[in-house]
Order: sequence, then C-alpha cells, then structure tokens
Amino acid sequence: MESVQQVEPFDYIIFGATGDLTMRKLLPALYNKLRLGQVPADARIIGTARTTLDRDAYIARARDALQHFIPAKFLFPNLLEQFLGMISYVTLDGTSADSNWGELAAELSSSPASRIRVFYFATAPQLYEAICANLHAKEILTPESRVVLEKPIGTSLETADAINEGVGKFLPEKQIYRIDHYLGKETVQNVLALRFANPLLNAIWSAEHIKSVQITAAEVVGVEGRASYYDTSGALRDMIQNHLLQVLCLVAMEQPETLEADCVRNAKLAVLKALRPIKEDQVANETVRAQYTKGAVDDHAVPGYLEELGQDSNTETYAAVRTWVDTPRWKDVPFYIRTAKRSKRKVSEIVIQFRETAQSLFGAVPGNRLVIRVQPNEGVELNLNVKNPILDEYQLETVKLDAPIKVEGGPFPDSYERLLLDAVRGNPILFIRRDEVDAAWVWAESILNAWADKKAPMHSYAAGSYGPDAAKALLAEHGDRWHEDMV
Ligand SMILES: NC(=O)C1=CN([C@@H]2O[C@H](COP(=O)(O)OP(=O)(O)OC[C@H]3O[C@@H](n4cnc5c(N)ncnc54)[C@H](OP(=O)(O)O)[C@@H]3O)[C@@H](O)[C@H]2O)C=CC1
Ligand SMILES: O=C1O[C@H](COP(=O)(O)O)[C@@H](O)[C@H](O)[C@H]1O
Repeated sequence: MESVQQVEPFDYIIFGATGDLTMRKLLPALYNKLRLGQVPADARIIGTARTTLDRDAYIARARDALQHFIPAKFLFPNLLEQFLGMISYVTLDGTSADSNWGELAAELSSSPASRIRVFYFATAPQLYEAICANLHAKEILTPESRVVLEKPIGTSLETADAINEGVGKFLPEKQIYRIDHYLGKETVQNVLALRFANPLLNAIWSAEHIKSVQITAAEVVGVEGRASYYDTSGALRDMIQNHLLQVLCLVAMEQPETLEADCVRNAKLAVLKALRPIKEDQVANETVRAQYTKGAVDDHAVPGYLEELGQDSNTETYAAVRTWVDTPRWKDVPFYIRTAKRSKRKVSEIVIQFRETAQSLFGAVPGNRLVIRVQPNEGVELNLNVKNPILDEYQLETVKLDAPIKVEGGPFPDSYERLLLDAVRGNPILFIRRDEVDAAWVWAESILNAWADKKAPMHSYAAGSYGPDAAKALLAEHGDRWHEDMV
C-alpha cells in the first residue's frame, strides 16, 4: 500500500511553469495527489519561466488552469486554496548564468538542505544542459536532487546522446528521470500484473500459443497548436520510438527477477536489443507511413495535414511497423505497432491474438483474443468460444468477458500523477534509463533514415478514417487483421 502513503516533504521546481504541459498536466496532477492525501502540507512548488510575473499573477494563471482541467466535483475550494498556497514563482531564464538564480536559491534555502528537490524540465530539450550547468554552478543541486527530463530525448541517437551527455556532466544517472507518460498509465503497468500474477496467462504467453500482437495508439486530434514541433518529429519519433516500444517491452519481456527498477529496466532493454533490425531495403515492406488529407471527424470537416501546416512536408502523421522480437519466446510472432493522428477514434490498446486450433472436437476453432484497453474505457476483455444456447447441436459462438478497470469514487488517475510522486520517492521504475533510449533509437533510426531517403512511399488517409489501406497488407501477409477489421 506504499503508493497511497504520503511522500516525504519536497520542493518541486518546474522550469517551463507558464507552458502548456505545466498548466494542463503537472499542476492538475500535483493537485490530485494533494486531494488523495499523498502530498504533505509543507510541500512546495516553485514555478520558473522567463515571462515576468509576480506571484499573484502566476497564481491567477494556475487557478484558471486548475478550474479548467480538474472536474468541478473534485475541485474543493479549501483544498484549491491550500494547493495554490504551496506555489511560488521566480522569473528566470534557465539558460542564462546572469539570470535570477539568487532568488531561486534563496527560496530553496528556506527548506532544510536535506529536503528532496525535483527539478522538472518542461521546456525544449535543447535547454536541459544549460539549465543543469546553471543549477550546478549556483550550487543548487544537492545529493537529494533529481531532474525530470520531458520528451523528446533527441530526434536521433546522436542528438539523444548530446542531451544525455549534457545532463550527465552534472548529475549521475541515478538522479536523472526520463519521463515516458505511457509508463505512468495504470493500464500499461497492469500488463506486468496480468502476465506475472495470472498463472493462466503466464503459461500461454509465448509463440506456442500467441499468433500475433498488435499495439495501437490512435488519436482523433490532429497536430493542434504543435505543428512546428510535430513537423520536425512525425509519428514514429513522437509515439513509436518511446511510448509504443515501451509498451512492447512490457508485453514481450522475460519475467524480471524482482520489481526493483533496474531489474525491470534490464528486462526491457533485453527486448529492445532483441528487436530485429529493419534493414533499409526491407523498410518498404515492413512499414507504412502516411499523412492525413482532409476529411471529417465526428461529423466536422477538418483540413488535411499539409493544409494545416501551410507548406509541403515529408512528415508522417501515421506509422505502422511490423517487427519481430528475436528471442525463443517470440519465434515467428509478428508484433504490429501503429499510431495515428486524426484517426476515427481515440484508442490505445494491446491485442493479443492466440492461435486458432485447426483440429479440435469441434473442428477448426478460432483463436482466443485478449484485448488490454489502455484508454479510454480502461479494462481487459477476453473472447471465448462457447456453445450457442439456442441450438440443440454444438454450434459455437464467441462471447466477450469484459473486466473494466475503474477507480471507486474518483476519476481515473492521469499518468503524470504517479510519475510526479515517483520522482519524489526516488523510484525510477517507470522512467527510462539512458541505455533504453539509445537502443530504441538504434532500432528506429534505420526506418527513419530509409524514410528520409524516400525508400518507402508516403501514403495518405482521410482524416477520420482508420488509416491507409496499405497498412492492412502488413497484417494480411501473415493472416492477421487490425482489430477494427476483426469480426
Ligand atoms: N504539452 C504537452 O502535452 C507535452 C509536452 N511535452 C514536452 O514538454 C516540454 C514543454 O512542452 P510545452 O509545455 O508544450 O511547451 P510550451 O511552449 O507551452 O512551454 C515552454 C515553457 O518553457 C519556458 N521557457 C522557454 N525558454 C525558457 C528558458 N530559457 N528558461 C526558462 N523557461 C523557459 C516557457 O516560458 P517563457 O517563454 O516564459 O520562458 C514555457 O513556460 C517540451 O519538451 C515538450 O516536448 C511532452 C509531452 C506532451
Ligand atoms: O507524447 C505524446 O503523447 C500524446 C498522446 O498521449 P495520450 O496519453 O493521449 O495517448 C500525443 O498527442 C503527443 O503528440 C505526443 O507527443
């Protein structure tokens, strides 16, 4: 029950405190943890950014954000005031040695030196090294400090190395927390529980019984206000290199010896290293990339990606990859991973397709299917073949066992909630180690390089559809179908 206990007193120092991430995710997550009794009353949140604001002006912004992003029934007036009372603001350019570091240091010095300090970098990653250099030079980093790095950790192995080296000059790896918010999702963490706490599933979790695995993260939204970032990234860098590969690792890994962070991270790393490299001349066969064109989402007409961008682009808003984990457990089992902007519906899910039985008492019977609904409508469903109760003879039909995953009396926790306090706890189990980042880039780069060299076509799909038809062929070659095409 450790996770419902209050954490130790902390100072959370947010760089980028006026930004979208802070307002939409970080402050609401910390408020929710206070509501749940996990944040001690003397915890403090110090926001910093370059915009000149006094405390009152910052608190007004924070209040607006909380009123907007926390459902009214969970926004208790006294608690809101208590939370806002924990916040202060320092106008600071994190990259400039001449900036207001004295004020930040003075704020922090009012707490005991042994207090936990979490420096959360909600800024562009190019700033991380300079911020760390200043924190170091101004002697603000203590042995009880950690830094949380937001994604993206680079756009390639080389740029990721530059970020990691830059931060690593000032802090050892154990004080560096690279966030991947998919690991903060309860339903993603649940993959380990499902696999290793259910002998029934554990016994059949291998190529002998599993025919294929598909992992999807599709969104209805387009690139919204983030086109300038997104166009330098694309679907593979934005979602697959990090979030979906992490999910794949949890599905495919061998059982770690313990739940200690490095045991789990070693097991994930082994999967990343076992991913079969996709060679340049295979990229056209093993991957599909596409851009959305104009279409309709929820009956509203929406423009295509290029129209939104206002210029030509070679950036994919859809990516699907067929990949293989070269370990005995997963021999010849295809893993299909896909992500899309402007899809028909928002869904993140893992579909485990079990093998059919060609000859049984009932002849050929379809394989069972386990669906882990990451979001929305969080839960687990299992398709079973049963006897049709109306007919006298044995005729089979499929029923679905459905186990929703809900939180009694509360909203489903946002992924940032768990992660923000794990950084305080000093528990890196849900954060990415540097060697994982590197291994994921090694695998992703061969695809990205081939795409950059136009070795695979750029397909298109109408906004509001499930993606390009070409993606169906990736699965059809192995007798598989995407979940929405399954009967
Ligand atoms: N928004 C999201 O949903 C997600 C964001 N991320 C990542 O989080 C990070 C922040 O994203 P987001 O909030 O959207 O970005 P925004 O552009 O909304 O915010 C950037 C923040 O950084 C501050 N900033 C910029 N330069 C400096 C500086 N030199 N010193 C101190 N503060 C500075 C800005 O304030 P000011 O201009 O006042 O200095 C602002 O508060 C990025 O790395 C992004 O990739 C990751 C996943 C999702
Ligand atoms: O990291 C990112 O994730 C979001 C999708 O997150 P989800 O929790 O809503 O599935 C995505 O919109 C964004 O482009 C990407 O940077």
